[in-house]
Amino acid sequence: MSNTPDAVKQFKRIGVVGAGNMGSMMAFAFSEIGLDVSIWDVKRENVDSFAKQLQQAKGLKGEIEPIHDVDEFMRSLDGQGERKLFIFSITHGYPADSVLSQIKQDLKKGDIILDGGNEHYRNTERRQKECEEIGVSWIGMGVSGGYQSARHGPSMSPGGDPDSLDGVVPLLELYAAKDPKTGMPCVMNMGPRGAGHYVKMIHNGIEVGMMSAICEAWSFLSSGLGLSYDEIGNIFAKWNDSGEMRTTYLLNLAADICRTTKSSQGEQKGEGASNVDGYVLDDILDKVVQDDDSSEGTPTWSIIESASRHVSAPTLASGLYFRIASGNRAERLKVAQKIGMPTPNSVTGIKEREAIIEQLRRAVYCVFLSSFCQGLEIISRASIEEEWNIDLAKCIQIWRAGCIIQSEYIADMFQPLLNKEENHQLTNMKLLDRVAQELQQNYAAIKHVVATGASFDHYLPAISSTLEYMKYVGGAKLPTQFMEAEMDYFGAHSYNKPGVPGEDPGPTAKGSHHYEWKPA
Ligand SMILES: NC(=O)C1=CN([C@@H]2O[C@H](COP(=O)(O)OP(=O)(O)OC[C@H]3O[C@@H](n4cnc5c(N)ncnc54)[C@H](OP(=O)(O)O)[C@@H]3O)[C@@H](O)[C@H]2O)C=CC1
Ligand SMILES: O=C(CO)[C@H](O)[C@H](O)COP(=O)(O)O
Repeated sequence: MSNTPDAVKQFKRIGVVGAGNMGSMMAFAFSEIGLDVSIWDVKRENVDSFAKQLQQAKGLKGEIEPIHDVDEFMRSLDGQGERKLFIFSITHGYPADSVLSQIKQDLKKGDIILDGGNEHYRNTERRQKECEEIGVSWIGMGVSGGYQSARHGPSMSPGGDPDSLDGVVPLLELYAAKDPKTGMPCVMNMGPRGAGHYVKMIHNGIEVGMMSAICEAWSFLSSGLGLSYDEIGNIFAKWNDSGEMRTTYLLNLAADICRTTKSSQGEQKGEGASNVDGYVLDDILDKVVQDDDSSEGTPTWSIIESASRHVSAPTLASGLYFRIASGNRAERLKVAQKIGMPTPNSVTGIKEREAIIEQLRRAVYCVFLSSFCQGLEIISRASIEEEWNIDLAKCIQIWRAGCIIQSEYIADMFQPLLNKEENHQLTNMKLLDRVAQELQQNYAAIKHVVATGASFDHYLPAISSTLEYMKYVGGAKLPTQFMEAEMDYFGAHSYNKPGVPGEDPGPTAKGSHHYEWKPA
């Protein structure tokens, strides 16, 4: 026990609620850092399946006790550390309320609940208030990196009561992924109330923009340029090796996906078993249903937030709407019969294939960079309005390892800039010279990709909306002048005038002029 870190000694045992993909892996990881673990799940089968995995587990330090009964679970945590510590890893929404109501009578002043699910920040704030009344601290904590990181060290964004966070962050630091450059743990106090879950929600919004660009690039390379999956895997690996997209977790994964072939046995559970050569990717249908079945809410909430905080986030929105359209395949196929849209064609007339691949690389980078700009801007606006005081440089720091959107070059660019005092409340990332330069330098490439892709009927939702975004967020004279005129015509909404001091550019406020276009 003498080598046991104080952070572990203080809590001794953790109660994991939820033995699903994430909760199970967390249980093993917490045991590995020396905590005893009680794990309970509402569903008996989940506990049994975890107990089977436990039999095979190696390298554990703390004892792990899978428990079926919630009262027994609560008793197992009594009289252990100075205060009881829980981590919830369950579906967002009602489940956490339901579990809280089942355990509430056994909670004591000082106990801490880390909600590691992808929860809406307003639900988190509501539970924080409810728990405060009994002296219990509810910490809304984003956990990122999927089940592999949950096992070996995720990126975490906890937010809530600062004293409780001071108590628990040292323990989370032992668990968190470590930044390979500095060794710093990818977990930090994000701020009070719902700040932690807010940061995770936006992380997932950025994730969707980035994933959309990668799947659009894959399709362009495959059906547009006729490259094999192995060749595409090599291209993604090369993009991930150096340059603006170096060490991007999602590209690393993309390369792996392109190279994964079926085998006679398949993987451990037999998935991907086939006696005919082929790629696992070809076994996967084009439906992304997380939004339709509400099993995940974070990307949808990100877009709702972008609109209500007045941040233009078309890259994130396009990625989300793309996958929403994909989800209801049955309906989509019916529409396909009626609308008869062309499918992506082979791109012809290209003189140099390498050149278009390089332009595609730059276009994908524009999407990644724009996704980060949009996401950081939403966080920044919310932080100011909610008085969370979120440090954007800390967001970048915790996204350096363990999480899905990790991207070394982008982090290296943003972090020092966001660390500067003058940028602490920056709400527009394109005002950073370096960011503006990078977008500007890659404009010709993304424009070419969109023009070429559109001529050959390729799917480019995130890439094309990013091109438009780049054009209009820095446009000195937008056609919205006409929109403003129409609004004044039908609604007497009034307008500002060009060249008039105090109006041009003036504040973001309604003008005083109205033209009586057509008297009523
Ligand atoms: N998978 C991932 O990559 C990541 C997931 N997350 C988040 O972590 C959480 C867990 O995800 P994951 O492990 O993947 O999901 P799983 O579906 O594997 O696990 C969800 C767990 O929640 C339980 N649950 C559902 N309804 C209730 C209820 N009413 N009362 C109590 N428990 C309930 C489920 O039980 P049952 O089987 O009965 O439904 C299950 O044990 C989610 O909030 C998810 O958004 C966060 C980061 C990454
Ligand atoms: O949180 C995650 C990663 O960061 C989870 O993988 C989550 O399931 C992703 O789903 P969605 O894109 O619907 O949020």
